[in-house]
Amino acid sequence: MERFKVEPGADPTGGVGSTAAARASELRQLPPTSRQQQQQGQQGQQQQGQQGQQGQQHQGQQQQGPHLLPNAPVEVPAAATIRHLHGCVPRGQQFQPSQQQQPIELQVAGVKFPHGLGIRKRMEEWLAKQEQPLRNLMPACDQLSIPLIVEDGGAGLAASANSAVGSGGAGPSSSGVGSAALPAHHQPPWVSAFRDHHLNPLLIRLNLSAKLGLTEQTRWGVPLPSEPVEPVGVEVRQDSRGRGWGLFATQAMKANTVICVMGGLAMAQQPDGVAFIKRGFGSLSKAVQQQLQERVSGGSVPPGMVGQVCWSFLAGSFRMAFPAGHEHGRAGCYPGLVPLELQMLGHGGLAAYINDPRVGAGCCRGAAAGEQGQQQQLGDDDVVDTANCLVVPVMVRGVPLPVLVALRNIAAGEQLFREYGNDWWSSQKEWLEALGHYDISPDTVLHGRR
Ligand SMILES: C[S@@+](CC[C@H](N)C(=O)[O-])C[C@H]1O[C@@H](n2cnc3c(N)ncnc32)[C@H](O)[C@@H]1O
Repeated sequence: MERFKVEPGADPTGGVGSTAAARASELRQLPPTSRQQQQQGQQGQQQQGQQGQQGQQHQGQQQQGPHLLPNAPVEVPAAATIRHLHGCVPRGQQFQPSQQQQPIELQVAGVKFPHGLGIRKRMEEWLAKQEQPLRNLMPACDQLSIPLIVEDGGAGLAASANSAVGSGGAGPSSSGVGSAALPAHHQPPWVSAFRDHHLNPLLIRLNLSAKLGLTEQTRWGVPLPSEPVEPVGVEVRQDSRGRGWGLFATQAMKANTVICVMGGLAMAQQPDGVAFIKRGFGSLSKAVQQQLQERVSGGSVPPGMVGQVCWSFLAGSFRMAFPAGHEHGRAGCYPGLVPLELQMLGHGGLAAYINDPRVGAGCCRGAAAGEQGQQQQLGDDDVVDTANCLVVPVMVRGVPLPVLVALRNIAAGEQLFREYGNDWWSSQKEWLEALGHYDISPDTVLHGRR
């Protein structure tokens, strides 16, 4: 979108300031953006001079605002980069920035962080704070941490309001009994889930470090992968209770399994997320706008309204507060960082197919079905689905990643469900009603007519 700055030589490994100079060689371990991966080998030599210069320029910009405060205005990420109108983007249709477009500052495990969020700086600061070189930092204990979760020496968990959320490295050896435990009604969803489901933070950190390739000690210092960490042992199938398509396990998964990292484009919760929805359609390429027009053609939505009604529903569908629970994000899960959300539309992977367990949301049969439709859905059978997985925020070397974890043992054949949260349902409610008014089903907007 127009608000992205063109920074042709920007380099997440460059721009190392004097404070971090001592870590210069390790900073070269930071993952390159996908554009840089493309360019490596071809233009690496030629760009070195430019990168040094632009890195300094970038650092200068950061020095003006060393800490991003909640609600600080940040750049609006571009919907213009979308090629495929679903949250699960087939390989090959992912956004590949051209030389003129460089909206992504850092990409880790399929999560794209645009300039303006300050994530690269957090990573650099985290690295500069370590007293040991990366290769000596045990990934599960020293490089990864789960905000607000500390372990009391193996006997249980405590929610801490002042755990080392920004620093990483809150491992069993470094943590004690959580202090200043948050009252239950203030606890973000993952904190209660750790208690209610007896999740084991160490196992989650171990599982994630393996998924990120940080296994034996010779690999502890390798760069984080930029490529998505996709779920294995899953398939996309039609949901039988009106939720459209869903993601199903084809093999058993144990509780605490890290299923994947939710891929997508990270953005600031309020300013960017809302701007993406309100103005995103206009910034799509004509061809992609046409895709959506064709999906819903034949219905009663006036063509000029597709960009409002259908796009807003679609972009809202693949929006996820990150960490889940808006209100808690604001309470300072990531001190110094704006509360984030993830936009999977056009940027995500298989996890974008994961449905919410609630039945009778009046969603896929169209809001036009009204109350009656909802009650029919509720009475369809007696089985009550519940969430069997949860998005847990994990700080990896200072970078916040949305990690999908199994809450309990999941059997082969079960559908994966995660709670979208009341905020998500209320923000979609009116758009669902608007779709119903125009006799368009959510499924048609998501996939076209079949
Ligand atoms: C992230 S997508 C999930 C994949 C989607 N079911 C599909 O077919 O592509 C979110 C959308 O799925 C549908 N959905 C998810 N959970 C649902 C539920 N519990 N009831 C009805 N629809 C649901 C809604 O259309 C929602 O906007």
